[in-house]
Amino acid sequence: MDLEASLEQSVQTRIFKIIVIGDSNVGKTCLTVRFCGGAFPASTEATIGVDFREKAVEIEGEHIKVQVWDTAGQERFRKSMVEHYYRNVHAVVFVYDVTKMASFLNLKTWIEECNGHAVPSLVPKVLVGNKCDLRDQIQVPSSMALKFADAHNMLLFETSAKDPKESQNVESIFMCLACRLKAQKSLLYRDMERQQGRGQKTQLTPEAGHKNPCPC
Ligand SMILES: Nc1nc2c(ncn2[C@@H]2O[C@H](COP(=O)(O)OP(=O)(O)OP(=O)(O)O)[C@@H](O)[C@H]2O)c(=O)[nH]1
Ligand SMILES: [Mg+2]
Repeated sequence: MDLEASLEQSVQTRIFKIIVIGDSNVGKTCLTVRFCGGAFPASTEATIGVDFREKAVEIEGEHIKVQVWDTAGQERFRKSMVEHYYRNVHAVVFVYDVTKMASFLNLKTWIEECNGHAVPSLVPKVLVGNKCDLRDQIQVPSSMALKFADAHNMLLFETSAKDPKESQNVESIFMCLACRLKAQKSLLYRDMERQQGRGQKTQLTPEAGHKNPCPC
């Protein structure tokens, strides 16, 4: 690619900010690491503030940067950051643990927090039930989750960050949102320089022409 084409591409690369929200320990970090090309982490520590991860994807010939904000579930590690999470957010992923009913019941609180930050209704939101590999420990039936998702106008994904066979499904969560966002013409093109959270921890993954696994 010549310099002009490369500059043109970097100026016109749209960045989609997607935040991942939910109780501590539901697997937000593991899901985002999985999406951004990593293996399931052997061990994780509670996220403090936010960790940024990015993945370059191609949708219908357009290069897009999906910037995932892996937020902290523990109140003491998130309270100073909450305003930043919701500022100019493009999409929200609410995560619960299918083996912990409390994490599902708490979704109400997370949705209230999101609404309290004036996130426009146009901003797409999805629900993710994680840890489906723990089949004999499931506390949240799919039917209950589906009803909740329908009531809140969200798509439901039940998946596992751990099970490698589910990695395509994890990818679908974010690609589905990216496809929807791409279709929303109202989003402005953003120069990479202007991206939020500049200078903070970012895990970059190699550029790749990812096939679009969006099930929408
Ligand atoms: N069995 C199973 N365990 C998982 C899965 N995803 C995450 N875990 C485990 O759940 C624990 C918490 O995972 P994290 O990704 O750190 O949770 P988190 O939501 O980021 O937690 P905070 O950063 O505190 O908000 C870890 O021990 C993970 O190994 C999964 O899909 N299946
Ligand atoms: Mg975490």
